[in-house]
Amino acid sequence: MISARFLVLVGESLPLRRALVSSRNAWFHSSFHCKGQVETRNGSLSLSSIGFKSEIEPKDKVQSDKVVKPLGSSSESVKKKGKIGVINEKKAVQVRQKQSAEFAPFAANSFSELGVPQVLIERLENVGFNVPTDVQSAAIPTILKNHDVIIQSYTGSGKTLAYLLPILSAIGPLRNRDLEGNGGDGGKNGGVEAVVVAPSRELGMQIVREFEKILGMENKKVVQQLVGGANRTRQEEALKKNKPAIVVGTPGKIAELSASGKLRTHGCRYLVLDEVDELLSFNFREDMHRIIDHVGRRAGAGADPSSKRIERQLIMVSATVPFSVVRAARSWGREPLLVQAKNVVPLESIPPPKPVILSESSSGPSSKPTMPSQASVESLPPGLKHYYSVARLQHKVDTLRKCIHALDAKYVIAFMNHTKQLKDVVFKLEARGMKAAELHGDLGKLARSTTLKKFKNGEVRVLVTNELSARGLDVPECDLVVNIGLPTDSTHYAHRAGRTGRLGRKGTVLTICEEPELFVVKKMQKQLGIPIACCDFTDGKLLVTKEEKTLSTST
Ligand SMILES: Nc1ncnc2c1ncn2[C@@H]1O[C@H](COP(=O)(O)OP(=O)(O)OP(=O)(O)O)[C@@H](O)[C@H]1O
Repeated sequence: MISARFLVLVGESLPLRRALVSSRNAWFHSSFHCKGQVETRNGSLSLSSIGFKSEIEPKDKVQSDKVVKPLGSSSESVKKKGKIGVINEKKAVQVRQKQSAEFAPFAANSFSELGVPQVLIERLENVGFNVPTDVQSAAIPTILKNHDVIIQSYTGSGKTLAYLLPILSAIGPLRNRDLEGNGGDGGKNGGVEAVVVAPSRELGMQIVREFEKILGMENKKVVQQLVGGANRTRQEEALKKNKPAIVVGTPGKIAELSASGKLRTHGCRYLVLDEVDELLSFNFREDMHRIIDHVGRRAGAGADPSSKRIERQLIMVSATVPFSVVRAARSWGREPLLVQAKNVVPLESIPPPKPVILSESSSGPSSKPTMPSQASVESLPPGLKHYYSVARLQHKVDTLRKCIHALDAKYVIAFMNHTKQLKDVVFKLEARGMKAAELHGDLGKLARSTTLKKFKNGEVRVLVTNELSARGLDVPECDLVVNIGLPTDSTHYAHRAGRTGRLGRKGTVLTICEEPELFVVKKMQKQLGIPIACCDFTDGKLLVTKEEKTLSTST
C-alpha cells in the first residue's frame, strides 16, 4: 500500500504533486526549505503600545480583531498578499516610529503585573516560580491581548510557561472568568480548546508535565498527551471520557486523531507550535497541513452568516527562528508579532534575508554578505562557555572522559549523529567506571522514559544520545554538553548546546573534532557569533590553548 506521504515524497519531482498539493499547500511547501534568519532589531514595542496597561482596548474591539481577518483559502491570501504587504509595511513604519519614542523594558517583578490571575499565581508560588523571566514578561501580556505571536528566546529561558500561563488564564479550571466568552466550545461539546504540537514524544510529555505542575494533580484530566507509541485505544477512550480542554502531542498523532474524527478541534482557541522550525521540516509536512487547516477553523462558516467563525490564536515558539517561520506566521496568523525577551515587533517589520553575494570581486557596503546564519547568538543562553578539542576518532571517548573529570561534570549529555555508535560509547565509558546510558528513538517508550528518569535523578552520569534529545529536553542540572559527532549546522549546535546553562545557570559545551572537521567548528563559530576556544586536557585540567576572537555573524 502506498501511503499519501510516500506519494507526496515521490511527487516532489512529478506533475502528480500538483494534483496532491493545493495552492495553500504549495505555499506551505515554500516555507519548508527556506533558510535565513529573522532580523531582530527592527524596533520594539512597549507594553502600552501593544495595548497592555495604559492602552487597554475594549473587549469588543479585541473580539472583532479576532474575526476581521479570517484565514481564507491560500489562493485568496496569495492574491491579497501584495496589497496587504504594502499596507502592513506602512503600518510597520508607523509602529516603528512610535516604538522608538516609548520603548520601555519589559522585565516585570511579578506575574500579577502581567495579568496572570491570582489562582495561577498561587500555583506558581507553590512550585517556586515567583518572578517571570524576560521572555515571559514580554509574551504573557501579548498573548493575553489575543495577538498571534512567534516567541523567540534562547534555550532554557522559560518559553513553555510563556504560552502556558496565558492559555491557563483563559481556559480550564484555573481560568480568569473575565476572559470567558472569547469563543470556543469550552470543552462542553467534546471539542478541545488548546492544541499544543511538539516534534517529539519526549518534548510532548515534558510540556504535559509543565501543565500538570501548575494545574495540580486534581486537574490532571484537563490536559491529555497524544503521542505515538502509546496505547492507541486508551488514548482514544480517555479523549472521549475526560473531554480534555488541552491536548499536547506530536503532529502524526494529532493529525491522525483529527482525521478520524476522534479529536474535535474546530472550536479550538489556541494552536501552539512548539519548536516550530522543526515542525516545518519536511518530515512533518503532511500532518502539519492537516493541523493548520483544521485546528480552530470551522467549516462552512462562510456559507452561513449566522454561524460564527471561531479563529484560533496562533503561537509559534522556538529558540531558532529562520525566515521560513516568519513567512509561515504571516500566512497563517493575523498580524502576528515577534516576541523576544526585550522586544515585541510586528512581523511586517522584518525584511526577508538578503541573498548571499558570491562574487569575490564585488565590494562596498551593498555587496556585503548579509544573509544571516540559521541560528545566532540570541539562541544561546548567555552563561555558556564554548570549547573545542581536536582528537582522533578512536580517542574521542577518551577526550570526553577527560573533560568530564577536568570539569567534575555531574550531568553530561553527549551527542552523536548515528544511533549505532551510541552503544559503543556507553560500553567504553562504563568500562572505565563511568555510569552511562543511551537514549534514541529506536528504544521503546518505557526504556526511553526509564533512561531519562535515571539521568535526571543522577543514577546515570552520561546520557549518550542523538538529535532526539537536542530540542526541548529540560534537565536543569545538566552542566556539560559534548558533541562527539559534530552538529550539522549552527541551528543544531544551538539546540544541543542549550541543554546546559538553563535558566541562568552556568554550562560548558565541548565539541570534539578531528583535524579535518575543524573547519565546521570555525564555520559555526562565525555563524553564531561566539568564541569557541581551543582546549586540551592535561593533568586533569582543562587548558585553553588558543583563544578565539572571531565574532563575525556574517556567513
Ligand atoms: N519564572 C520561572 N521561574 C523559575 N523557573 C522557571 C520559570 N519559568 C520557567 N522555569 C523553569 O525553567 C526551565 C526551562 O524552561 P523551558 O523548558 O520552558 O525553557 P525553553 O525556553 O522552552 O527552552 P528550550 O528552548 O530548550 O525548549 C524549566 O525547568 C522551567 O520549569
